[in-house]
Amino acid sequence: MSDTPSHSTAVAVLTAAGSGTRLGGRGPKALVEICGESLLHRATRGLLAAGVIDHISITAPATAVERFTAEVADLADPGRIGVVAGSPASRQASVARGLAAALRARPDAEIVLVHDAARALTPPDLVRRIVAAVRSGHDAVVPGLPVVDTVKEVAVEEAIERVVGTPDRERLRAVQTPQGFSRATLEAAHRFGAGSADDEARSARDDAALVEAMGGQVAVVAGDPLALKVTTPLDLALAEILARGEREQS
Ligand SMILES: Nc1ccn([C@@H]2O[C@H](COP(=O)(O)OP(=O)(O)OP(=O)(O)O)[C@@H](O)[C@H]2O)c(=O)n1
Ligand SMILES: C[C@](O)(CO)[C@H](O)COP(=O)(O)O
Repeated sequence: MSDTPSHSTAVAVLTAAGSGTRLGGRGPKALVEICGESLLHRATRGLLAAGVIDHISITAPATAVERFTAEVADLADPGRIGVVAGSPASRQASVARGLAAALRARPDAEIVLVHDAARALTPPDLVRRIVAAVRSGHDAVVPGLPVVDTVKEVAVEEAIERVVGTPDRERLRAVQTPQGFSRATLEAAHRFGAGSADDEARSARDDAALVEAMGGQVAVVAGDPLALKVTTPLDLALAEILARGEREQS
């Protein structure tokens, strides 16, 4: 636990450099639209709407930095949002680049959120909950939801998957973003894990895993089903329905 003052500057790294292979992979996934708005625009708008983020650093595919900059230009002054080239190697490597850019833009930052553009429908209230939890003294905070399926651990033996265990579902959480950190903790975690960032297979699945690996504590707060990650065509169809429902209500 650390003491992060209530007026402390908070920045966000918004990861958007992925290619969307599982979605079908025609161009950057962050530019795919739900209800006529790109995932990137929607996710950036959600972070800003929370009213607690001072600067957003977006990771884009290296060939799309200008395109991504134009995509979010209507949302805030140029100084409030920066776009940098992420890494094709792994999400972890992209976050490291986004983090460096965010801290160059706001050297006074004391809180850093890491968020997936693919979780475009994330309610602003969840963003506020994460920042509040870091402000209250937690060095690393993730949103989590109970797991509804029974999860099996498997091992591959002679090309056949065999079950080797059934973890107690009550003790499992499906973890989302935004994940929030004290600046010192996230910087230390990325330094600790830097050796595996360029190897997708060995890289960390999320930023909290880097904190865990260096022996840090990670707190879980209630997640939100609307923070679902658009990964497959089914997720995209669901996100479209949810966004349409929201538009009809407003
Ligand atoms: N090298 C990478 C890989 C992923 N991401 C970002 O990390 C988030 C989570 O990744 P995921 O949803 O898996 O996106 P993709 O990597 O695009 O999907 P896929 O694995 O299907 O290609 C996304 O917002 C994605 O843009 C990133 O910035 N850099
Ligand atoms: C960070 C994350 O969204 C937490 O659930 C997830 O680990 C990203 O995984 P992906 O395979 O890179 O989409």
